[in-house]
Amino acid sequence: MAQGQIRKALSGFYYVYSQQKTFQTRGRGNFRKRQLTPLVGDYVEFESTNKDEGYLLKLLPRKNALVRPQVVNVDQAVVVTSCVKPDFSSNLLDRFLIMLEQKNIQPLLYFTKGDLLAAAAQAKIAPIVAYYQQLGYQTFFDADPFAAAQIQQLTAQFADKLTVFMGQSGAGKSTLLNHIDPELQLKTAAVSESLSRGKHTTRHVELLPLFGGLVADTPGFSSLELSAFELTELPLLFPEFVAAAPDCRFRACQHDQEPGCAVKAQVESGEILASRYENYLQFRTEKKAEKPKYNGKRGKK
Ligand SMILES: Nc1nc2c(ncn2[C@@H]2O[C@H](COP(=O)(O)OP(=O)(O)OP(=O)(O)O)[C@@H](O)[C@H]2O)c(=O)[nH]1
Ligand SMILES: [Zn+2]
Repeated sequence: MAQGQIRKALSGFYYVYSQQKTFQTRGRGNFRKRQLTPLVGDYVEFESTNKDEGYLLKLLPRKNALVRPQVVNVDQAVVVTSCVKPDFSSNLLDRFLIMLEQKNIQPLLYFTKGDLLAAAAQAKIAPIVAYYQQLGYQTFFDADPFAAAQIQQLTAQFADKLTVFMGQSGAGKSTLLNHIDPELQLKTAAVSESLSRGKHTTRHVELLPLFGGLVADTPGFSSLELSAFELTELPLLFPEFVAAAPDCRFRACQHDQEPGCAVKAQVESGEILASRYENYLQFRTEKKAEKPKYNGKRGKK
């Protein structure tokens, strides 16, 4: 029996990388019976007599799982955010960040289309970027978004980690990945507009060894529903709220209507970015409006 990691799944085969080799394996029937789907990124136990015929025996516990791209055991995510076209959205960015915080995935913030920004717009976004940087998120914000130096700074972060790319449609994920590895030749919007089939033809995620780490070759929008956690967990997904919370009057302060709230005080003083707090309140409202999960009993109408 050997251990390895699934780097690709295709047509019922799982390609397991183990000791510098790739083994083509299948799931034993017991995976299907137990409704366990092995996913790219899974650490597995398997047996094989040669590289083309092997069987998965067991999935080892997962650290986390993403839906799009469908990859598990992710260490970090490059959140590709455009400054314009589509316009910068702090709400969308914060949504990505709390989803990643919740899954224990380190976000790296990569801002695109800085080259299309007028000076006034650039001056507006720069302090926002600086704010996220000061929170502890590494940011990439260059007037030349794909300058070699910045790409190098990014790829220097890949060693020993599993990295995925995510962001809004049109943000520039494929463009960025193509700069990182020109061999990927991912179709970008400008190219796909001329193709009748569009760019969203099926691609299978594959983990590529790049810059000493693994990179998922298919970027995704990922699922940004807030249902994966409890309402009371939401304030814990904002690092600056966590830092301020010990000074709130109430230990379980939700930083909403409570008196003596240190988070609100810091929003008023400008220490906490107003948009972060507005987005927090909006996510809170959204979470409260979620239908309670089905618990086996029918609630009274
Ligand atoms: N000027 C400029 N154009 C960019 C930049 N980044 C991406 N683009 C262009 O924006 C368009 C969309 O880029 P893509 O890389 O296809 O975006 P994507 O995030 O992969 O989009 P989806 O596949 O729809 O999710 C393309 O025409 C790119 O050439 C940038 O930093 N500056
Ligand atoms: Zn508070």
